[in-house]
Amino acid sequence: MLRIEGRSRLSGQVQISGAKNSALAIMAGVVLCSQTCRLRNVPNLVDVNRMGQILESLGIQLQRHGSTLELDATHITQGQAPYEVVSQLRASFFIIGPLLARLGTAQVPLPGGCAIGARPVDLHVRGLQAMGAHVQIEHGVVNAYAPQGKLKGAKIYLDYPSVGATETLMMAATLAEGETCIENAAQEPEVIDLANFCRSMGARIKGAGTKTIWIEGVSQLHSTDYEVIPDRIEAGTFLVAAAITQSELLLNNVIASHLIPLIAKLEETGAKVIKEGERQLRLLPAERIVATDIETLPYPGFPTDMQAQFMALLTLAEGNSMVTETVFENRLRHVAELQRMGANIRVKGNIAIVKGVPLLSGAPVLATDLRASAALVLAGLAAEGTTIIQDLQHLDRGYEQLEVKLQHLGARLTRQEKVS
Ligand SMILES: CC(=O)N[C@H]1[C@@H](OP(=O)(O)OP(=O)(O)OC[C@H]2O[C@@H](n3ccc(=O)[nH]c3=O)[C@H](O)[C@@H]2O)O[C@H](CO)[C@@H](O)[C@@H]1O
Ligand SMILES: C=C(OP(=O)(O)O)C(=O)O
Repeated sequence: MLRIEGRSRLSGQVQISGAKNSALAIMAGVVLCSQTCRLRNVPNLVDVNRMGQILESLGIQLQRHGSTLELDATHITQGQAPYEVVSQLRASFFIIGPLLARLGTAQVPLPGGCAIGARPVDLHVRGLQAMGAHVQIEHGVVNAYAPQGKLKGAKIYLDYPSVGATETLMMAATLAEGETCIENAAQEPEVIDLANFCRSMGARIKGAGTKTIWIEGVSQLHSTDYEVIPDRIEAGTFLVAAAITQSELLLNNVIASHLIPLIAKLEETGAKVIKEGERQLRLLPAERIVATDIETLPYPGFPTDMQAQFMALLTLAEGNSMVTETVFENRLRHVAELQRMGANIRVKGNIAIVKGVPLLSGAPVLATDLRASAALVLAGLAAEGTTIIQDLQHLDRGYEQLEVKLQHLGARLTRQEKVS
């Protein structure tokens, strides 16, 4: 559990790690390469380690030196991913695309990840079927094979710009026969990062970062040395940590253009976000936090992965804010925990109305998912008294040394073994 003594100001600077969601997709992409890959700026996270275990189970050799991963995918010995690990993270499913493209066969259990909605994989499956794959879901496992061992380029329209489906299909198409066009593709920076990684191995991809992505299949991809982009959600979490504790903070290793919706909304609450050096952002806090509305949307809209943290900030704003979650159908579970801390929030469907209060009070709370955990940490930093957060396994999936980074900034928080 995490014990937080609230109401301390933060100060100084913090280094943002590599992006979890980029690193995980790119690790899946390593399956496409029949040589070795070096990945830099890979965060040391439970999810990344789990993805590493999946790759190792397929025969890929993996070594970590600090934030660099060396992966040798010359020999893939099997196309079957282990249930025990796949069931724990969403991104593990994305290997179905590269496995099918490389081996012509894949058996991947239905994935896990944060419990924030039903999270089906129908868009991934339909796209692979459009590329000629035969797919059957039996006993919780997606079995897919490509006749004659090769996927075929296709025109694919996604009903929703799913990040994972765009990534799965883009990877699959890099080694398919002919051209693939993905319409209504996700435009997230992590999709662009994955495309850049694939291009660095010789893939032919155009349009990543727009709604239409073209991929011309090649017969083989080669070795690469690639640096993962900084984590925009970790950066956003630290910006909100500064805003909620009314502290000035400098963030290093951030790409400001990936944070446009968040910065705009932070400025509506009265904070100032200033671009300093290359890849640096400084937050100057508001004297009083002003209420504002947010609605989560696919990129470049406000990120669903920042909704919980931003809601924590709005609990202390002057006035009423409306938070609308449109991406996932069950991503407001942090509301009940914030209420324990004195927040005044009413929920109707996918909308939360937050009536700002002058002060939160520390309380024992339960972290229900990754970003909900981060929101509770932020609320605990601002609250009066002690907050105790249970169930840290979610936090460790997605934040590299969050409490150590916060301690360096002056926060008073410690991790403790659970006392039974
Ligand atoms: C590992 C990773 O990168 N995770 C991110 C990724 O998740 P993930 O790739 O799972 O998110 P998607 O963009 O696919 O999901 C968005 C919506 O589409 C629905 N959907 C998705 C696929 C599908 O086949 N059918 C379907 O209906 C989902 O249930 C959800 O309601 O993007 C999300 C949206 O930005 C982020 O919150 C996650 O942090
Ligand atoms: C929802 C998230 O992760 P995952 O898709 O891995 O569950 C997240 O990073 O906020």
